[in-house]
Amino acid sequence: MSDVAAPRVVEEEARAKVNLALHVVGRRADGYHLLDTLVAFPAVGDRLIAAPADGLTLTVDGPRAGALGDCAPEDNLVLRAARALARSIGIAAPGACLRLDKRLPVASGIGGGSADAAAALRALSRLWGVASEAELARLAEGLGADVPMCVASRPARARGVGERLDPLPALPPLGIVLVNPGVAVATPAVFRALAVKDNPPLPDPPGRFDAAGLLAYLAATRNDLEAPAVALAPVIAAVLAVLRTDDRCLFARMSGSGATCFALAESETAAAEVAAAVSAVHRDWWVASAAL
Ligand SMILES: C[C@](O)(CO)[C@H](O)COP(=O)(O)OP(=O)(O)OC[C@H]1O[C@@H](n2ccc(N)nc2=O)[C@H](O)[C@@H]1O
Ligand SMILES: Nc1ncnc2c1ncn2[C@@H]1O[C@H](COP(=O)(O)OP(=O)(O)OP(=O)(O)O)[C@@H](O)[C@H]1O
Repeated sequence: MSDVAAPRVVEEEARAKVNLALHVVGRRADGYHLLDTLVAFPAVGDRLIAAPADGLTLTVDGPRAGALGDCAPEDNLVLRAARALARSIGIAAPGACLRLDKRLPVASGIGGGSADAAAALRALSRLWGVASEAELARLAEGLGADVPMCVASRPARARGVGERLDPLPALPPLGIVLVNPGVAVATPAVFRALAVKDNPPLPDPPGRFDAAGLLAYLAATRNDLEAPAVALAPVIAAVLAVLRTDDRCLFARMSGSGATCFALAESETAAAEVAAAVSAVHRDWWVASAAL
């Protein structure tokens, strides 16, 4: 009997990236904006499944697959990540059958494409054989500003354009609600509409966060992209108003360049209650909740 190992199927979560705070602190020579941001990765996201195969293929399904209509499969960040990894570890004819279960709204400030690319790097380095952590970080950076933080998928403070990562202490056991009103917001347009590009950095986070400490910390921070995004997509103000008038929401803000907004609640259960209440009134909004 041959001792050939059975083909493995690997699965990776591609969690949403939530910018709890986002300060724009300057500009790089190439025009990219320098950021100082606190990111969290609640258990809401896409799923990537990879199986051994001859040749590299991607199918996209799930409730948000249609939103990728104008993005050709070969331009999907999942395949771009796969090809970059194959090149870097010297696989001339890479083989994998990839399936993306697309659940996160597209172009919505929660880094869905970046999370998918990061999940592809993690899944394929399990399937094909390891690339070093440093190599994965280098590949991630080449795929997009948010991809390095999504590879780790852990709370972090990110600086530069996102590549300088410092882990954060564990976040307190709060709940989080994510709400997207169904309007895609283009990141470059929001950065262009930002009036002041050299704002003060984040205050240094404390060595440990309890709930009250995190809320007090966030109250002293901003998302500098919120005002320009609201100017481009006024419905974002309506989302924030819904969240800020719900007594169960302890804090609400927009993530990234929008239009997704988040609110923090006392527990995962309280967050689920808020999510149900928002969905009941705004049936066409995308709403999700999880532990922070
Ligand atoms: C704003 C954030 O969501 C914060 O996490 C991200 O930095 C955005 O990252 P992203 O969507 O992956 O953005 P990319 O696809 O890399 O960039 C889209 C475009 O937005 C602008 N852009 C993006 C990131 C950045 N730090 N400065 C910029 O000026 C650039 O015009 C860039 O060409
Ligand atoms: N797997 C993917 N998922 C989503 N978008 C993808 C993917 N692959 C390529 N794209 C392209 O990337 C663009 C940005 O999508 P994404 O959902 O990552 O934006 P985002 O949520 O605004 O990200 P960020 O928070 O980093 O600004 C889309 O318009 C789409 O054409």
